[in-house]
Amino acid sequence: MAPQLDGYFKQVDKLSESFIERLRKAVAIPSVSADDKRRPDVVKMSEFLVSELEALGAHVESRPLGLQPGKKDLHLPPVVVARYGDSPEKRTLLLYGHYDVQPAGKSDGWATDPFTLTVDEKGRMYGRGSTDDKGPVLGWLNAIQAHKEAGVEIPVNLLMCFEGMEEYGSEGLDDFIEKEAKPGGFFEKADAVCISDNYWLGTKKPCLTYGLRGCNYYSVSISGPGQDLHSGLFGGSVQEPMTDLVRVLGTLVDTNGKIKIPGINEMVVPVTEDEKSLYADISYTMDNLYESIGSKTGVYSDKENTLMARWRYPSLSVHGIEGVFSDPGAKTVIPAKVIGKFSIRTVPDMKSDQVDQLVFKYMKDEFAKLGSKNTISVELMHAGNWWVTSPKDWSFTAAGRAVEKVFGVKPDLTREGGSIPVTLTFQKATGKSVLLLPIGSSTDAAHSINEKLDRWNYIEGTKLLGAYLHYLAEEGMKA
Ligand SMILES: NCC(=O)N[C@@H](Cc1c[nH]cn1)C(=O)O
Ligand SMILES: [Zn+2]
Ligand SMILES: [Zn+2]
Repeated sequence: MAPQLDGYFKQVDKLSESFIERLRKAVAIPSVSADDKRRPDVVKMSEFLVSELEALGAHVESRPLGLQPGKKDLHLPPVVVARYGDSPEKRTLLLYGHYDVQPAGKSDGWATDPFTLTVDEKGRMYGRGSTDDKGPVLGWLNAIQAHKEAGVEIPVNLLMCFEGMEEYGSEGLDDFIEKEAKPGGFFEKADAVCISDNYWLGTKKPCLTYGLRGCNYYSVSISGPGQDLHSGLFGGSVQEPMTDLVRVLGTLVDTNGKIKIPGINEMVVPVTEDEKSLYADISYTMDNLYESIGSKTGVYSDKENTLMARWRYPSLSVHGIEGVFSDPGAKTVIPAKVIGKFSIRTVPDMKSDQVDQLVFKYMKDEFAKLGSKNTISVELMHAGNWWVTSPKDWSFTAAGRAVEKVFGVKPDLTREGGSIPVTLTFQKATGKSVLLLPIGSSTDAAHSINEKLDRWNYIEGTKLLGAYLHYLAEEGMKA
């Protein structure tokens, strides 16, 4: 295998500038799934993927998902499915990724335009979606192209599933996957599933990931006056929705991240001695955390508690408030209606529906304690399940060998605090191994301002994804 891989690696290096151009074109399409007005751009991004895949010789289909639930006349973006190779002699790998991105604006504090890929002298490639998840998705396309141009055969068949609503809870995708995994469906022949959509623990050592937290995302709306009011004319004489909202939001979680909603922490499986021992071997230091977050404001001072807080305990984050004054300057307004947004990252053995019921009851009880005449309504906006698997099967073995080949180290085995809602769906629907194989680093700032992917990660990551296909074929013969 080594000579073949060497040819492939050389071709990746040769094509590296064109791979960066491909990422530049993708980042320039502001495919923000959470913003209804950007939906045409999300669709445009799907079309970009279709044309890139067709140019590589893949069979590609753009599958509609229908209308978005709860929205009037707004269509969900299509799922791009593709097939590359269909040999009955080969194993088949199903790849999943997403082509939508989180919202971003220069006014949020970006140093550069978020939708213009900007590469600095250290090879840091800034742009929304560069690491989450356009870079990794294009990494798979790059791997196909480099194989083709190096004249190296890909030893597995590839199926692809690229969606455009992941950052909004993968609306509509569960049913699609379940249908396509059945006999006669597009994913029927999948022998394993691989997702590249998370991050290494640090900046140099790759990891293989075997667990994710889930995410239940809520909105809490408080309304009172019929319209926004002058605070000089009416302040003191009306009960203010914003005051009520910050008070209820303030009861959800304490400064050290302890969730105050009764019943939530009780659902979490206790840590076993076996599990505790896993953390010792993981290459991670508190400096890795400080580098990623850009400060020393962590809750814990040791790596074990820090990693457990990120991976195996739930967390509650307050994200924002809709309907409020948020510009610079001073505006003396009393907002008439405000909508707070918060989410809970869920872990084994939390049951999503039970979490919802506890949240709804708690918010209503806390609001009742205020004695306010305003009205409250709490809703679940979207939910995705947690997922944990065993990191010991043939696909993990293949990926571990690929990491050793490309990077010369054994990968860390990690869990991840973020969520990829369809991971569990793929596992249940196909009944096959699901592996998370990230290429981005802990400093990439996904979802944040100045998101980036390092050129080194993108190019070496493309080598890793391609090498994994070869070891997968080898391990598949033994499995
Ligand atoms: N790279 C994965 C990722 O960023 N996932 C999002 C998905 C999401 C959005 N709302 C709920 N889940 C995440 O925030 O973890
Ligand atoms: Zn992602
Ligand atoms: Zn994301």
